[in-house]
Amino acid sequence: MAPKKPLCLPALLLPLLTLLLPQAGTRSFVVDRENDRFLLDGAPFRYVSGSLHYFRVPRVLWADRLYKMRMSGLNTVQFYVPWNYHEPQPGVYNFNGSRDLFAFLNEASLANLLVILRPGPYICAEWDMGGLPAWLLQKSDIQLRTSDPAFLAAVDSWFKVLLPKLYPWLYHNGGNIISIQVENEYGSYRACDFSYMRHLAGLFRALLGDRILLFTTDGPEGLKCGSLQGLYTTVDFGPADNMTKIFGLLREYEPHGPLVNSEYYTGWLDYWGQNHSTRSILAVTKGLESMLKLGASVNMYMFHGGTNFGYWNGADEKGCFLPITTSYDYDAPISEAGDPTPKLFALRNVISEFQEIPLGPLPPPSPKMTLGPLTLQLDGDLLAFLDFLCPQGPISSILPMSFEAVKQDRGFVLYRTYLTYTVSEPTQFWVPNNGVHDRAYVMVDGVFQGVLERNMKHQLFLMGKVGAKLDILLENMGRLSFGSNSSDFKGLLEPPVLGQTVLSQWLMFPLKIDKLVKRWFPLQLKKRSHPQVPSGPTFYSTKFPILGEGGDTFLSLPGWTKGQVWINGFNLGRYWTKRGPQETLYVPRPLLFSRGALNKITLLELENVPPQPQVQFLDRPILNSTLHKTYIYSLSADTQGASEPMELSGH
Ligand SMILES: CCCC/N=C1\SC[C@@H]2[C@H](O)[C@H](O)[C@@H](O)CN12
Repeated sequence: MAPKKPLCLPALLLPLLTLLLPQAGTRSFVVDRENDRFLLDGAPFRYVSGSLHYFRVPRVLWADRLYKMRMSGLNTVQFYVPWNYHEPQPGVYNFNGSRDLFAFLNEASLANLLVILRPGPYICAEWDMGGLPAWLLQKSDIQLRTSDPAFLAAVDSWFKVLLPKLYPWLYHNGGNIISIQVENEYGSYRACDFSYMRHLAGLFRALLGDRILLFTTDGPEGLKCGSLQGLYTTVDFGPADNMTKIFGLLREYEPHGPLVNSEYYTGWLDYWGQNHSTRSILAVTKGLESMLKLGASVNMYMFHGGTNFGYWNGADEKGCFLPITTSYDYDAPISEAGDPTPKLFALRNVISEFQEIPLGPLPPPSPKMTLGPLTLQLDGDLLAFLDFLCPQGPISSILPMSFEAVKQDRGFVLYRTYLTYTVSEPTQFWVPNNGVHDRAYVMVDGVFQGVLERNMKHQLFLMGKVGAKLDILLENMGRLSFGSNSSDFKGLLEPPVLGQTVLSQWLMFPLKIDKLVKRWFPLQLKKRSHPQVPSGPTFYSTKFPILGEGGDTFLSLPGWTKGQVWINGFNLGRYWTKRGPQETLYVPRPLLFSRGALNKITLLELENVPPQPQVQFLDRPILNSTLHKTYIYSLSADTQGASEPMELSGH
């Protein structure tokens, strides 16, 4: 869908207006180095921009969010393009539905917003593997984000599909894209491979032409390796950073031209097991005002954060492995549910001191709905549905194979072996070299034994008779998205050890859970082999009507431990009530059927089910619950068996 032609006007007016309106040929967005500013169609221009990630918002809500950004006084929207969201397998491309990037560009145009595009190839963004496709790791020695020919070949192939599609959307071609970022904070990556950055710059120029403004973004410590001749240098920093010092550093790379903060942090990300992050309104507004007074162009990261639906969250690693939460609310000016916050109005007031903002009110918060409690029925153990979950049958190997080796990008793989001798006493069971990536739910003959967790929980004690089935459900909790100097392989990366025995002869079952849930889960129950309260990976579900119009709502799972939720077949994301700080999951109203039609909620509880298997829907989010320290294990103490809670450090 190419950009819209100018509005249809009465024939008599058109000749006159065409003299006034810049046509594609005269449209331009350039750096005016003499006056340290941008020029848009020859006139001085400063962008006040906000980040919104289309891949974190249901398509039906894109227009609503973009409209609110425009009404907040922004003139530009900035967003990434996650490579792994659009090329699920090598050479297979998806730009449909919620992946229709061009529909999003059009919505931005309709909202009268210019666009700053950041196609990577790496984007960070707390997104799975920083946007790089997991299938790159099928070449296990690939050197990501370098001039490794294997990596560059995949990058070239992807960009030769994507960039020509973007060409008509460039501002000077009649579209709304005013600038494009090359890579992302490359200076923070250990490789510092200038051949790689030069390759990218050459590819972007070859496919986008020489008029589009190409730029880089780095933190102050990354400018040396992240900037490149021919790419406009910009920085990122938050309200607590020293703006004068950082812009001073930037001037060493861009002595002339507008000052640009490409990521001014309005809030911050959350990790499971770490306290909820916030940034104060006063600090954020003061910092914005200072930058606008300097004439800087600013992009606020995030202006609307949205949600890591499905398995799309990324992760960080600093001693502990830190998966990002399902909510990407980011304490942003527009909340995860799309509501204007006090921070938005405060920022809007600052912007109005410097430039025109659209007249009229911001839309009010969306209607919210409460519902429940709803009691869920037991559908059965995950193991009971193995034939449906892995219809092609298992892959057999002497040693366990990684997710990448069995071509399962995200979600779950079941690993199965059989005891070749009787273990009559509780015996240490562990995986060498921290080889559980990332969480393992261990069962013996279908009976849940407990959990092993990367960097956190390294051993269990098991017993079992000869021939007993040892099942390990392995959960990929999201691939490292920042600071990872190595490839984040997933699965059982080493053969487990029971006592002194290295366990071999493994069956791997890549599980297609989403396909099964979408097909409305076969509800026939398999008789449980163990009468006790269900524990271990178990499916629950129920159906429920919404009598009125309904509204946005927030799913609360009191007493549940950890798992995955689907509503009407849509993968709402991960819950981890027992770890926090997020206790509710945002449920957008458009996911729900109303006026009495039946909705269906399906849970996969991975650990322990509450005595009352109930959930409820609240009219407000809970993202800052007290962390359940007893549930968090320390790395050092655990290898000796005991485990004390520890404070987690993060970004
Ligand atoms: C001091 C940590 C710097 C790491 N950079 C971060 S953390 C939040 C944001 C997003 O990940 C964003 O995608 C990065 O470019 C910059 N950034």
